[in-house]
Amino acid sequence: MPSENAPENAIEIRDVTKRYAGTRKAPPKEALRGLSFDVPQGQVFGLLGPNGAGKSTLINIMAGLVTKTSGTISIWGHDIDHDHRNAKLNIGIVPQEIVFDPFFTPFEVLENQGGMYGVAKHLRRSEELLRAVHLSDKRNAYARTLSGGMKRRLLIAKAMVHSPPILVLDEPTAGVDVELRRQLWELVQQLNHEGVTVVLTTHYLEEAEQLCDRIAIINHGQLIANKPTRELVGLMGEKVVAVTVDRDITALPADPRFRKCVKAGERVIEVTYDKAEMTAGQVLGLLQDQGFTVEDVSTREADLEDVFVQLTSAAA
Ligand SMILES: Nc1ncnc2c1ncn2[C@@H]1O[C@H](COP(=O)(O)OP(=O)(O)OP(=O)(O)O)[C@@H](O)[C@H]1O
Repeated sequence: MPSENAPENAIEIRDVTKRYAGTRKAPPKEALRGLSFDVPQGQVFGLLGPNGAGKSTLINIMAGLVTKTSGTISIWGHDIDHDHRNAKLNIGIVPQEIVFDPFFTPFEVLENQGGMYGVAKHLRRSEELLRAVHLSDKRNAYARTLSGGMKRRLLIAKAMVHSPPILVLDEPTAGVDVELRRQLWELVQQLNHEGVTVVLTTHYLEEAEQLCDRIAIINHGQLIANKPTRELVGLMGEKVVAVTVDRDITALPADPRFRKCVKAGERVIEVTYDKAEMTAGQVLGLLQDQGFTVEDVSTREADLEDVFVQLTSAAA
């Protein structure tokens, strides 16, 4: 857990590039193109981006599984190249893929990992960690008999055996049902309340919006946003109005002030507009002027998904 002399930034990433060498079948790939950002200490930090944006590459570099081409990364004040040991001791990484020896029990998995990190037997926290991830009753079950969700929780415990102040989770809730996702969120929040800085990648924007204090968005190996979540969501001051009309839609209404106008159902038109430029009433007025009879209306603030789509499509 974090000590009194915690650095201001848990992680500092500077000008990091990664070029995967080409093969006979595939050309070389610039997976990261000069990435720089900080992960402030004590936060839950979301790393988002479309498939192939470079998130796993970055995490794998931090985990020591992939070698970066250039740039520097400092973990809890320790450069991963020059002070590899201390950098490694200060981070716990939960990989995307579930890999365990199927014949070890959860207790043994944690004990073995503790041994690998040189944690003295009397300082090991295996029982405490099993309790924290609600797996005490599976203490002696073979890992292969655990459900997918239990395995994910065990992976989190495994990443915490050496009590690192930073926990990185690569897609922790991919393919996990809603109930279990909530449980994992609670676990992440609990660890964060205990002082652990959490970095997570996710495809669930709702998850990022709920959990993360700050969000960085990567696209094509470059940073395209890095802001407090609330600021990011409110970034464009956009609002969305969904209008149900009285007949099937053959042509969409148009106005230069509409940020976006799409067909969201047989008879539903969704218009995104900037609150500073117009009101929902004006949107409805314009629709009526263009021959649509409005039957029902609902409005919502733009959410992270709208922001994400806008940013990543603008940078495409
Ligand atoms: N070992 C590799 N060799 C060559 N190219 C790779 C390798 N690993 C990843 N890439 C490429 O680098 C780019 C970034 O991949 P990466 O897995 O980091 O993306 P990601 O953001 O984690 O995506 P996802 O959300 O799908 O996991 C992709 O174009 C990918 O095809």
